[in-house]
Amino acid sequence: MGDAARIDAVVERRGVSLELGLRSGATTALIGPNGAGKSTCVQLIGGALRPDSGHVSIGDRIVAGPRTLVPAHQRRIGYLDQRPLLFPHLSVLDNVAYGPRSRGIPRATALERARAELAAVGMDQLAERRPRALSGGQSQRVAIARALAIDPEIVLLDEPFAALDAASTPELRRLLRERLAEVTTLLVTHDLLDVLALADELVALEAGRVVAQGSVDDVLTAPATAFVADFVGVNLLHGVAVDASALQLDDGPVLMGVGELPPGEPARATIAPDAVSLHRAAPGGSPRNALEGVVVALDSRGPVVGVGVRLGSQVLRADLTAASVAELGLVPGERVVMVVKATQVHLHPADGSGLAR
Ligand SMILES: Nc1ncnc2c1ncn2[C@@H]1O[C@H](COP(=O)(O)OP(=O)(O)OP(=O)(O)O)[C@@H](O)[C@H]1O
Repeated sequence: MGDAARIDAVVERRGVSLELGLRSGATTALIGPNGAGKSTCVQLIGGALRPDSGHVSIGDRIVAGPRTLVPAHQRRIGYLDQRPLLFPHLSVLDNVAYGPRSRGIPRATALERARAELAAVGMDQLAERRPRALSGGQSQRVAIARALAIDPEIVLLDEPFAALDAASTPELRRLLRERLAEVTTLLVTHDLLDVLALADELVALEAGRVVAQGSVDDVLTAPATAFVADFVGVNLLHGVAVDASALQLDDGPVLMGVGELPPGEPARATIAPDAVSLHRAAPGGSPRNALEGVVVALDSRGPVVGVGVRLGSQVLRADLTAASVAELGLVPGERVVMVVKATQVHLHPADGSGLAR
């Protein structure tokens, strides 16, 4: 199926210029560093912002352009953000029935629909409660019911779990996955687990531009930028292919890996930080990559220490135990030999699938 919504728009004062589509019936996750333009996308689709040039369309209707702005209440958009704003003076049931009611649906039908949506999120027993008598997780369930009760064309999820305690998140993720299965959804998140659990498509933004878009698998297995690689938690190194399975790193050594690279073309390697070991001297005789580098940073994350090693102009992260860092006496400025098996180095052509168009 085609796109249920598209943004081809420039918002000059925000330095944002976006071209992206939301595939019909799919969930598209939007990731990017702070200020990349994620909220701007949500606002363009939601009806809170007009582009300076280009347009935003939902279905075959243009809803925003330099001289057009279909207001939010005339778009069928379900919205879920960190803290659901429920009407405090209305019962849970009336909160959910409010959307269909304000779209002209008769009261009895709207209430019936609201009851069905509440049952689907396990909240039918609490339908008569006031919002202040709900936990954060229960309020989010009501917000899901409310978003879906209007038969939305698009659902916008803006970091829906960010304000919840970790214990309620997996159950809500499961519920959202079930309830959003056929619904066109845009999900803004900073969490890889949200992407893996909920999204079909992934769009990465940086500095107001789309830097990668495609299926979740394509974008995550061939990260186009350091931000995307860091989001996945793997190292991303750039270079030029020497042959099908060897990459000359920019200003650095040659890395052997697994892949089908076109020789002479720009390419990149991804390496999981825990696939890398560090040594004082090259271990002899094994068919491994043994590359000299310099320790530039140490960063402890619980029992694991992330060691940044500079190879030429790029920095690679190796995850070591605190004990091995101590044993090796690693400090910034130290020369080390970084070892990684070729089978743990994944090589991707720079113009491969999942990259920026
Ligand atoms: N109301 C506003 N007026 C002017 N500029 C804004 C406004 N909101 C955001 N911007 C700017 O627009 C750019 C995109 O911001 P946006 O809020 O869309 O990013 P984001 O990816 O959602 O960031 P975050 O993860 O921090 O929420 C940034 O440069 C930001 O400073």
